[in-house]
Amino acid sequence: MTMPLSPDLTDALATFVAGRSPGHPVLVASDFDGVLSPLVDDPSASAPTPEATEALGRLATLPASDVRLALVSGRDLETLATLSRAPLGTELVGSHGAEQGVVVGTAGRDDGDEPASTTVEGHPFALTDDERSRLDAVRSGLEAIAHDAEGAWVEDKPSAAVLHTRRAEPDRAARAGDAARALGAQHDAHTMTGKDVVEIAVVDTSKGVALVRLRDELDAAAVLYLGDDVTDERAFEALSSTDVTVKVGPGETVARFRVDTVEDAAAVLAEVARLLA
Ligand SMILES: O=P(O)(O)OC[C@H]1O[C@H](O[C@H]2O[C@H](CO)[C@@H](O)[C@H](O)[C@H]2O)[C@H](O)[C@@H](O)[C@@H]1O
Repeated sequence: MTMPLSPDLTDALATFVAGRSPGHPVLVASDFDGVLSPLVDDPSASAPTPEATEALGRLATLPASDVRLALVSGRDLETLATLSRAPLGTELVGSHGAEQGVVVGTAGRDDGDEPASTTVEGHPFALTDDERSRLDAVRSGLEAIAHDAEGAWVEDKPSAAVLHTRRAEPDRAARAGDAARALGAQHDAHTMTGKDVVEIAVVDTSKGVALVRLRDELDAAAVLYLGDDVTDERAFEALSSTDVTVKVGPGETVARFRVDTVEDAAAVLAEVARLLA
């Protein structure tokens, strides 16, 4: 069920939108899993809610001089583009900031028989030989850990490997998570703990670094960012008090505002689209 937005958040969104000026659009940015898309056991089955898709679509039709749209995710860029079905012109930040691109083409969206396809123009991304060999070692180590924890499995990304424990029994999941974090330290890698995941990356980045970079590239007047996970705290921390930060769901946060559900998150995006129309 969608709850009405709090008066404080509604006021903050109105102030946010009013802050745009010629050459300085507002930047509306969101996390994907747990914000636009409900969390599910199988990450390949994630999909944005119809309300989120509708709100993103409306934002994307507004003049780029007023608003720019971005998804900032731990997903790798290609998977983010495919699953999010982000509209044309959306800036995509993948792998927690290691990858970046923009949606330059969409096809097959209105034809039920055709798979949807999204074309992304991205900045080139490549690992060094040292990073590649450390990633191979991390991946093998995580595979061994997952093998000993029934229900756990490993997701591959261009710059990281991720141990998923959502389907493992809680004690086993906790032990596997501890072993994964120890593995990350052993390989001098960057370990991030998220919702039933431990991600070990060989590239040092964060959603905060990526979001500030994007804000500067776009000369944005202010940023709205919605996130649900521990890794989103880096984005909330990197923004300023004039930006609007929204935590989705429970858990400690430094965000200025909180909403409860993915439906409420879509309502925030819809309200921004309404204010800008
Ligand atoms: O930054 P995000 O867009 O929130 O991506 C974070 C991670 O999302 C995926 O894992 C999470 O969602 C899965 C599907 O709902 C769920 O099964 C898993 O437990 C969640 O942690 C994705 O698989 C990771 O690679 C992303 O880093």
